[in-house]
Amino acid sequence: MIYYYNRRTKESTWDLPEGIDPRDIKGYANNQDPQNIDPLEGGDGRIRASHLLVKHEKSRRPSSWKEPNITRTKDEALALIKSYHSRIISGEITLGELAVTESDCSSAKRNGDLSYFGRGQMQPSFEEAAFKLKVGELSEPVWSDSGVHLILRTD
Ligand SMILES: N=C(N)NCCC[C@H](NC(=O)[C@@H]1CCC/C1=C/[C@H](COP(=O)(O)O)NC=O)C(N)=O
Repeated sequence: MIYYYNRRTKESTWDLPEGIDPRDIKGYANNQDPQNIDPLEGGDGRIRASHLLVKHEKSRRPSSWKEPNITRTKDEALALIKSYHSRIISGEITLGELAVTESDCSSAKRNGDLSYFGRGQMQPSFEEAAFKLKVGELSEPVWSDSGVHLILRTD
């Protein structure tokens, strides 16, 4: 028997809750107990996030709309991203506002918005960090092959 527990509402049930597709529930096919449905992923397993990316000389593509040939070192990229992190958590500026001028990703044009994505779409380190965030939460600096990111989960 499969037992469902909704971490947000603290409800438990033996029946598949309304609107949840069994395929989205990890372990469903293997009949493992207990099944935790993470309602925060809206049931369809996708989340929405924005990010600010600072690339460096060893990025998988050391070029961006901002800078055709990116030569900063990883340490310099980290120092930059940490300064951005401080400014955002102090309330001086939002990630979206800062991404417009500072992000080395083309999503800068959309305030860093990556729209909705599911597992398997982003690089593993980015996906792992993003799916751990609660809605509205800002990540610490996250490394991927692209560079170093700040991630804000928005849905
Ligand atoms: N589904 C959406 N919205 N787009 C496809 C994303 C593809 C995905 N991209 C990433 O994982 C990097 C890290 C997180 C965001 C992201 C953006 C990269 C960063 O820049 P780049 O290293 O490519 O030059 N630019 C676009 O892809 C991937 N599997 O490579």
